[in-house]
Amino acid sequence: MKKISLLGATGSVGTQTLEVIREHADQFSVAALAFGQNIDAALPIIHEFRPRLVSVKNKQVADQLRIQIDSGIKLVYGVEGMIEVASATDSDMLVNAVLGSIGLEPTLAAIEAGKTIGLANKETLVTAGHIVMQRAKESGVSVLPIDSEHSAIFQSIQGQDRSAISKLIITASGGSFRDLKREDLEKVTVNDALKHPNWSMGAKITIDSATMMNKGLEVIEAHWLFHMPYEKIETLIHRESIVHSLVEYADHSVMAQMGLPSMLVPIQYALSYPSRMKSRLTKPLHLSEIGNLHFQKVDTCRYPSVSLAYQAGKEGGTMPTVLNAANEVAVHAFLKKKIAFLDIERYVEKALEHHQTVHNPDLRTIEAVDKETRVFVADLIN
Ligand SMILES: NC(=O)C1=CN([C@@H]2O[C@H](COP(=O)(O)OP(=O)(O)OC[C@H]3O[C@@H](n4cnc5c(N)ncnc54)[C@H](OP(=O)(O)O)[C@@H]3O)[C@@H](O)[C@H]2O)C=CC1
Ligand SMILES: CC(=O)[C@@H](O)[C@H](O)COP(=O)(O)O
Ligand SMILES: [Mn+2]
Repeated sequence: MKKISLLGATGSVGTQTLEVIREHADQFSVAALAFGQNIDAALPIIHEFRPRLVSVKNKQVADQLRIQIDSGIKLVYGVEGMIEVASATDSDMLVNAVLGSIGLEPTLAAIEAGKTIGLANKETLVTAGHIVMQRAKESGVSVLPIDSEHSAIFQSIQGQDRSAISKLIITASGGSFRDLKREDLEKVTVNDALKHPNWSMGAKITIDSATMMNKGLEVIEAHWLFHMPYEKIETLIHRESIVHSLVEYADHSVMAQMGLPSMLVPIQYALSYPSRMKSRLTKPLHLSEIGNLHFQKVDTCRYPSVSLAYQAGKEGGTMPTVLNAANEVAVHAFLKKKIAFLDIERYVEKALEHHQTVHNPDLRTIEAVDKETRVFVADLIN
């Protein structure tokens, strides 16, 4: 029985992780879980999966939840609470599906505690990839990708000569506005932005997908996960989201992983790795029904977020931290209808221009820069 600690249990990836655990209840259980404030969604989860430990966003949510759950369940809160969940003594693996760079410290705690990491929370690697991967290496801990593109790359390098990889090609749907011209983006609404053509996901990543900052974040995520220089990471628009990413080798052979768009596949693969398990929850891919697959170069004038992410990633140091923090604040403001869609990348660009890179930053510097950037962008917005 593999015992899981799950961060972000009430979210899109979190609930799908629970679906996989439910389907394979003879193999997986939930030792501990964390969520933010959605008590209505959390209560049935807690009753069904009976974790020993639960963490919530803050004391107020903890006080509300306390009277509604079994008194035998330990209840904690805040980042400290997530750290306790991530490093719970009775769990074997952390699935990190919380939203944002708040997932960094719990990830580091889980690494220190020797837990295998299943990582959906890409912001953690964007903000401090050098620290996470170095500590994982030192502790002999595996960081298994859950993000679909990175799972595809991971699956495409199994059993291969990794020194012969010449290129990673990360596919992108193009997001909600892929059929609009740039000038049409001035007046798009939050509701329109939330209509992803292929995936049903949380609000923040759906907006990231529309700006294609999601692809930018994924380039940086791939850089750290696969130790690949930015010059060898490409992005490619693929409307159907069937080819989840590709790896080109020195002999020009290209390996890809395909499947109907469902996060259940990469989640299950991370949980069962290195084995593969049957899935009754997902459907087989019939290419004859799909008919055609389309691929198209990414136009970085149309999607400047991709260029901003490459620039920040290549600059390194604290620059990706700024990229991520500025983006988190700007996307939140867009979702709250305080700024327009195109303002998201404007604010990110301003934050990057304003920042003086600190090279090889330690954790404290990362956290300070993350905070400063959030204040900087919030001040611009207000
Ligand atoms: N959704 C997807 O298909 C994919 C997502 N990812 C990545 O996975 C991560 C999660 O995405 P997604 O599932 O879409 O996000 P959701 O918004 O659906 O879920 C976020 C989860 O994080 C919890 N949370 C938010 N803030 C806090 C906090 N301060 N303390 C504790 N918990 C908190 C939420 O709790 P609550 O709602 O209860 O407040 C919720 O459980 C992101 O990094 C995303 O980029 C990667 C690939 C695909
Ligand atoms: C499912 C997943 O991994 C998302 O990151 C998804 O890839 C978003 O789609 P885009 O390709 O539109 O960014
Ligand atoms: Mn992805």
